[in-house]
Amino acid sequence: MISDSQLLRTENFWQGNWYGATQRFAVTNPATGERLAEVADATPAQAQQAVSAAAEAFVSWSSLSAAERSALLLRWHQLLLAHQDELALLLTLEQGKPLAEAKGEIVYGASYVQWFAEEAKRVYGDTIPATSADKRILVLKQPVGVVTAITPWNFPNAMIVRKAAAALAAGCTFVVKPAQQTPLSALALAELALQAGIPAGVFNVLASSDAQGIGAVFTQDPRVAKFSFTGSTAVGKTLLAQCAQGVKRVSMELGGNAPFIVFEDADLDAAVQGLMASKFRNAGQTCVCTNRVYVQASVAKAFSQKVQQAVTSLRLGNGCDSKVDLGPLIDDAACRKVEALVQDAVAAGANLICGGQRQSPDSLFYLPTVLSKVDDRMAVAQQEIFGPVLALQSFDTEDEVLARANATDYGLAAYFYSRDIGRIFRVAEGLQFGMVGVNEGIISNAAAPFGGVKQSGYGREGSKYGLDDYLDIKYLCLGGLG
Ligand SMILES: NC(=O)c1ccc[n+]([C@@H]2O[C@H](COP(=O)([O-])OP(=O)(O)OC[C@H]3O[C@@H](n4cnc5c(N)ncnc54)[C@H](O)[C@@H]3O)[C@@H](O)[C@H]2O)c1
Ligand SMILES: O=C[C@H](O)CS(=O)(=O)O
Repeated sequence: MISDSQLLRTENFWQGNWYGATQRFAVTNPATGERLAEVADATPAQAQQAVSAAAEAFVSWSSLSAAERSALLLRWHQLLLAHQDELALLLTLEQGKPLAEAKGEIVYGASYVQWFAEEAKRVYGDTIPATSADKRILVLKQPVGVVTAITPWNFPNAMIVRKAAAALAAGCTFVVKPAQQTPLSALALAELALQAGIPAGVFNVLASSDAQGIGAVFTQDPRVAKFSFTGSTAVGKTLLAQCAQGVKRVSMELGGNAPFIVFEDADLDAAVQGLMASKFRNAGQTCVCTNRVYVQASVAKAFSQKVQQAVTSLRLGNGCDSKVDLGPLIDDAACRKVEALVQDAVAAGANLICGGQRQSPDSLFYLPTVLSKVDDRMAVAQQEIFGPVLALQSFDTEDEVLARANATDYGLAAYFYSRDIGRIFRVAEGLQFGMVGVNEGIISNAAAPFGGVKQSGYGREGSKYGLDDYLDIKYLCLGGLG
């Protein structure tokens, strides 16, 4: 039972303390509709208090040595792994993904904490040959200061720690508003940060139904140095504009429209396996899910038959059932969006091979769906589906499919399968995306720079580049040394 969980927290956390609110909002299980908890509904005034706590804590936190910050992050990492099962259960109950995926998310999120605990000790500066003998040029890297963040519901643990770990490692302090649908995972992270000994005011969490009000504080409070957002491109644009007023540092991890290209020289079985992983993870609710499938005409029929066989074997149900592959969508609005995209595609001439409706009229379970004879003019090929719908198209030539794959405002992830080394380099270099999977459908990991181009945002999370988003470069010119 969730009420037995030691990590079930329903009050907000800042300055090392838990705070209630005059209002509360309900958190429900998308698989059952069951009310899981009533969470304190943070206000903009409380967001300002949390920013004050972060600003106060920044002085001491940034003064710690990198080794001291690293040790505290590693303790947090250990606690995340020690509580993996409990964290995963909270995550599945509030978000819906199968428990196995939720456990994977906890390990994935914790890997960023471990990664940046190590990177904290590698924030290097420079000495640069001066233009005259009486001068010395030094370059320092210093933490930007207070970081605020807003994160989505689809990875309620990993999207927070992927930011917080880098921010804290750099010496910044951090205040996050999780998605209203999934606050419990975020508040559990705060509990474990507290247990890890991370000082008061360094890591702060405010759950709220007033996203706009909290967002106004996070993007416009003059004490905030940087704002980091993960979510839809539409909301990202709004928040980016709000940050412009104070010329804040910004990272944007936004929407995607990933092409998945299967060339005739591909290993078709490997391509099917990669497509299933990329398309149906989290019931298709990830920013890097395959959104468009392009199969070279000469292998289109064989590939489509293999895909249909794989999709019809998927099991849809409550994520707490270990036999389930796909959980529910997050809410009714998400279901209605997917229904509209499928109906629009069929009306425009696509073939519905399987699925195409909810498991039952009022449920949030949407059947795994395959559409064929899709074309690029359809909304299902132009919009982020964010559901378990696989849209098949065919193509003839490499140049044609590269042009079609790039014909989108998004630029997050892309995938293709080929065993021709010349083609691999031509296509990998020609795809206008931040991340490209070559003969691989799952590409996210802490060692790699995660992020997009075009309207999928900017900044990178993870990798040796991930700290740059939280550091300022300072140039020292030492004169009079002649
Ligand atoms: N690029 C990435 O790393 C990445 C990762 C996960 C999800 N996403 C994207 O996120 C989207 C799905 O998540 P979502 O539905 O939660 O996205 P969303 O943009 O609707 O919401 C994201 C967050 O923004 C908040 N928010 C919404 N409107 C706001 C406003 N006006 N002011 C302040 N905050 C506001 C929400 O409460 C939530 O916490 C998809 O587009 C997906 O591609 C991107
Ligand atoms: O939804 C977006 C996440 O970033 C997906 S991943 O787990 O990082 O690949």
